[in-house]
Amino acid sequence: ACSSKYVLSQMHPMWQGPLAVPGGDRQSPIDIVVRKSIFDSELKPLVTKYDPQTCQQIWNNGYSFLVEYDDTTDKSTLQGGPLQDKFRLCQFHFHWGETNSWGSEHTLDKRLFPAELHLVHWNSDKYSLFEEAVMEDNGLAVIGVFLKVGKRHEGLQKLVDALPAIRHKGSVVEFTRFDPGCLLPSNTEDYWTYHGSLTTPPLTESVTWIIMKQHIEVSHDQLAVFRSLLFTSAEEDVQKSMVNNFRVQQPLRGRAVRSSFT
Ligand SMILES: NS(=O)(=O)c1cc(F)cc(F)c1
Ligand SMILES: [Zn+2]
Repeated sequence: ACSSKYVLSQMHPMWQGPLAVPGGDRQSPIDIVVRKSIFDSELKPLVTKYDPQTCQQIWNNGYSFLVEYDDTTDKSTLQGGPLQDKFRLCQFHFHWGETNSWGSEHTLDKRLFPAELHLVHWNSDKYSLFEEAVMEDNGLAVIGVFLKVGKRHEGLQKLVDALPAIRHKGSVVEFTRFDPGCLLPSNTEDYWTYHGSLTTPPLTESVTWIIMKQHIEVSHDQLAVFRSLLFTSAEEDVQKSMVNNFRVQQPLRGRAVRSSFT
């Protein structure tokens, strides 16, 4: 699995404060000003090849819940799009709010969505481990998908049903045969892309972000189960609901946001 310890040790809901990032001029998330994005005809459609058999576990890391994949082979990969290399899927997770009015990390013309899915991949052409790739400027590729509240997402339900078993920080359960492709929108040709960072500590500037133009829909009840998770472990006496686990938008610092569509 992709260094979940790495993610666990770095994430904490209270860190949103003044954490100084040395020379942070490509931080994430950002507001995507749609009319300022630049169409690039060289941008290709995404090519995802996900093998559900590589799905291993789902766990609560105290900031979100992660579905982790076996990334010891190139069985679940992302290529194409803005990418020159092949990237291996290591995990996906979400960010969400306490209400449906906010929760996403990226915004479109300042518009907030109730939640955002992140599918995290690392460059397996250049590196042999996630931990190495996360330190390099073209090490990671993260697909971001906005969630809207509407009809129930049938594919998501298997994941929602597993959440009560991982209510507390640190809990893990086996989770197999889940195809993350079912969480992608039908249109994966239209996206924005820019160079940014992890949105949680260590905030390393190693991510090629690919933000899908088309959102997916989940039901109000499905999202409510996300909010039933806890930031806190079973031992702690004050239980805190896992909500608002998103970072605030960061300065663009002159970066270009390219679009694959006009
Ligand atoms: N939220 S994010 O996708 O930028 C992300 C991915 C990751 F693999 C580790 C992190 F700490 C944060
Ligand atoms: Zn994320």
